[in-house]
Amino acid sequence: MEQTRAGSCIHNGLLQEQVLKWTHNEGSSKHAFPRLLKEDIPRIDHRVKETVKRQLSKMPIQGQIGTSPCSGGNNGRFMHPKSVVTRTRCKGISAHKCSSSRAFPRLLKEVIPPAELHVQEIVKRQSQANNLAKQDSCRRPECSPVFLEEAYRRCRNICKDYAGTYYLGSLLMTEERQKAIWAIYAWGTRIDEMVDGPNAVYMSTSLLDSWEERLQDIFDGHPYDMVDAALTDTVSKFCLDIKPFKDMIEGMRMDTRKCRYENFQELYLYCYYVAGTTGLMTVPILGIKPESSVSVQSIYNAAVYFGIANQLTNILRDVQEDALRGRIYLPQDELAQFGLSDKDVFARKVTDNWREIMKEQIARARFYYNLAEQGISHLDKASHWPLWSSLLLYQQILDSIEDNDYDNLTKRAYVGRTKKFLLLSQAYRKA
Ligand SMILES: CC(C)=CCC/C(C)=C/CC/C(C)=C/CC/C(C)=C/COP(=O)(O)OP(=O)(O)O
Repeated sequence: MEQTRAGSCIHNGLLQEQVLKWTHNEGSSKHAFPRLLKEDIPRIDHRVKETVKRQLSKMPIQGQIGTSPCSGGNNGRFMHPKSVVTRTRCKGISAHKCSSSRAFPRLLKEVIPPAELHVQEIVKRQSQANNLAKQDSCRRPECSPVFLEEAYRRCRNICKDYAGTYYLGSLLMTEERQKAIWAIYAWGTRIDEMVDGPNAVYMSTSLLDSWEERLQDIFDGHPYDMVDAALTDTVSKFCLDIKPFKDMIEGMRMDTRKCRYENFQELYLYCYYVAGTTGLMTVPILGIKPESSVSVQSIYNAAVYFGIANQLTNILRDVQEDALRGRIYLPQDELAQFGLSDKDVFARKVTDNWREIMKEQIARARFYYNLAEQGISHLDKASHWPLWSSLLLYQQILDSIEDNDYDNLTKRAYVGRTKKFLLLSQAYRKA
């Protein structure tokens, strides 16, 4: 099987009758869930489900195999996406399901963002759409190879400049996959820079609306500039669905509206929007192992958890930097439970209470990394090393905060070069 045939990988995975009994209820004690969450964690399963369904419905049905990688070979042994989705419904890893059976952390009290119905409606609409028409949308636009090469080179540079760790992971991937990863990253970063960068004051909802229109153009095969062109090529090559991209823009909207998060429910949704979506975009690129015995939904869930864990980590690493921009991502109710407030964050004083809340936050991020880990082995073999590497590198940031005695108010957690290389070889052994 060709590694680029992400779609066929997914379908092959689904051909397996067995269904996942993913083990997050049996996680090692090292990763037992921290004290913070009491009852439940927010549900975004419906969002992930929608993406999986949409993604699958873009794949060809039997006898309609085209020439693009996304509609790849497999000797015509595709199943109809609809039947696939039905059979795999609700199987697999889901963090909120494990809440009752684990010692869930203390902090989380409320339940579920109310977006479920909205998303369910989209799922319904999508499942009614015509598969042939969707196959058309996977056709690759004509584009000169030289132009595309330059477009991807620009994306690579953006990724290298803005996301060192992510870039390092991408270097371990096959060429086609790394290019796709760079294109997605470059697209997201350009928008993120408008929200977070030096020109953030000029950011407005209407500007984000116009980027959303431009996103549609990218998916329709009408890129506006080179970075867009790379993404157009990527979405057609890997048959990516637009929904997670739109959700990411929604996350940016949220960032322009909000600079405080009342509770973990709110923060979780934000993390899904700005980082979990990257996981959803990336699974078709990484490819699912043909012999995977778990549901596709579970694998997408794990990918979302990876993004969430990464975002929680970045929030802990960047507390001070964010505070300087007037932003505090730590849930307000959790700060209060530890006798802390915004004032303490701005005062940059590392107290025992601060250390205690940091321990809980770190434990929570590790919990999500642990969930993400369980998805890696179900991806195409060539994606294991890059993913283990990113996972270990990101987790090392948490270790580094601990090594700094939880001082992320005056110090920035950092992973040195030597450590990075050691982690790459550790990741290689795990892969
Ligand atoms: C586990 C399974 C099944 C799939 C994984 C699917 C993937 C690759 C998900 C990626 C999720 C993720 C880590 C999203 C965040 C991406 C990102 C660009 C983060 C920022 O990059 P850093 O390298 O942390 O940047 P810094 O330079 O700020 O450190």
